[in-house]
Amino acid sequence: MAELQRSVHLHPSILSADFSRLGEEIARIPSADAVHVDVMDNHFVPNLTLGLPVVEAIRRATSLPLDIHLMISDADRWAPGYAEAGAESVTFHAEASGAPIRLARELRARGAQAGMALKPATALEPYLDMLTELDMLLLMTVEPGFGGQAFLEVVLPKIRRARQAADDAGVPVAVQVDGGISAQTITAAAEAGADVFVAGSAVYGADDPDAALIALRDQAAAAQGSCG
Ligand SMILES: O=C(CO)[C@H](O)[C@H](O)COP(=O)(O)O
Ligand SMILES: [Fe+2]
Repeated sequence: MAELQRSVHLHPSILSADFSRLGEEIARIPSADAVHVDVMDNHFVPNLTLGLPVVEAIRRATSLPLDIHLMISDADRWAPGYAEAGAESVTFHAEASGAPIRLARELRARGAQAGMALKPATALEPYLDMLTELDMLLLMTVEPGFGGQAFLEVVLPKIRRARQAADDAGVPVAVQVDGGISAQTITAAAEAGADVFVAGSAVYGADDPDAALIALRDQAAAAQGSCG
């Protein structure tokens, strides 16, 4: 099958931004394709960040699309509220949903793109027959919970299998990677077939976050072009 022409999207994670001035921090990344917001509940993951009221405030503070990554238990109960808050995409963890197909349909019905995330050790294959229900599949490249961790190369074959399965089935699902994405790792992730890249410390740790995200996106696009 001919290689599909794909675009590259770079979503900076505000997990590495200064939470005391989030509006200003988001204003430093005007070239971002979306703002990645990590919601953690200190239950699904051993860390606590922010919830719906802060997402609603971020929605008012920027016109950039919001990409919500829910690392929370009982996603079936809580995820729809983030779609109602005006997020462009809401991604729940498969490990935290009792009814992922129903939840994905509910997110779409509420006007958001439906995303589903898998931890590094969660198998892809049981979920391949629901790719048509998803706008985005997030393959975690670190254990969820913290920024600044090292990229797990062991996830690369899963990225390849996801991209292959989506292309073979003709399903236009985006494959997002999140965790440890940097100038050292983004080429491998792009060559494996990822097309949406989350980067926290590699963007907000730079002197010029907007220049950093543009450079990462260019690097991913070059890698994608070279393996087409
Ligand atoms: O979901 C996440 C952690 O669970 C974050 O989005 C991710 O870690 C981004 O940070 P970095 O690019 O520094 O790894
Ligand atoms: Fe994330």
